[in-house]
Amino acid sequence: MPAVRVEGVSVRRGGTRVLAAVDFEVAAGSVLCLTGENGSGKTTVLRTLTGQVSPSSGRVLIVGEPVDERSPKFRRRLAALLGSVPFSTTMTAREHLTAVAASWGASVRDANASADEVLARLDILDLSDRFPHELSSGQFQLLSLATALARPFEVLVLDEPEQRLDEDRRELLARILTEERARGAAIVVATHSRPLIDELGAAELRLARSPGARDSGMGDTRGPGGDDGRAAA
Ligand SMILES: Nc1ncnc2c1ncn2[C@@H]1O[C@H](COP(=O)(O)OP(=O)(O)OP(=O)(O)O)[C@@H](O)[C@H]1O
Repeated sequence: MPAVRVEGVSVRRGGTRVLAAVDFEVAAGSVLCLTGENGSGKTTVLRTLTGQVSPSSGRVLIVGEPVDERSPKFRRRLAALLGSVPFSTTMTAREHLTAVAASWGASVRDANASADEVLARLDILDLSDRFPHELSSGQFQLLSLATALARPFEVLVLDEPEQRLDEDRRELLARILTEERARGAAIVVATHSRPLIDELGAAELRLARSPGARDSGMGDTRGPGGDDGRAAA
């Protein structure tokens, strides 16, 4: 059973089709990169995985079960970095990550250790005691990524995780995602970064912008194996 299965998923918003039907699967221990021009629907696809957007047609299965963002079982399986993280201005970087780990059941001691581990992994341990507003934009992005990595998941969903990162940090991100893939995670990444895709050696599904008028078929969506809009990773 694939960790992520997307079957004929299309989305309409405000009477307009913003995503043409798309199909793909992501197995445990693999990465799929969604690419395509601005507005082609990458974030929309990711939101159907998290439950923030309901498909107008088709269905999404996460580890064989429908998306249910209210279900603790579903939420434990899927971590996402989609949009901005609502950080507190009165909690440090370490305190945020400790709170995330504790909210998933870690003891205070384990949550503290987990926070330091993820800070070190992202090479921002020296920033542990900073408030979020005391970080540079790239450092803030690393802390945002840390909130997703500090909690359990089988499926990791990331929207343009490379944004604001310099080349060294992007390579670090690729190494971390490669480690998570080796651990067995299924990872879906929307990205504009060709270097990141290459560093991950990931399968790619390129979405084509979907004028609302086109209501059938796969449009110009291409998978790594061809032009039929299907992909597997
Ligand atoms: N809340 C909304 N209401 C109506 N249309 C929306 C809404 N959110 C997004 N869209 C439209 O859906 C389409 C796909 O947007 P989406 O954010 O998924 O694209 P994207 O591929 O992630 O783009 P980018 O590369 O710019 O991040 C766009 O045409 C966008 O204008």
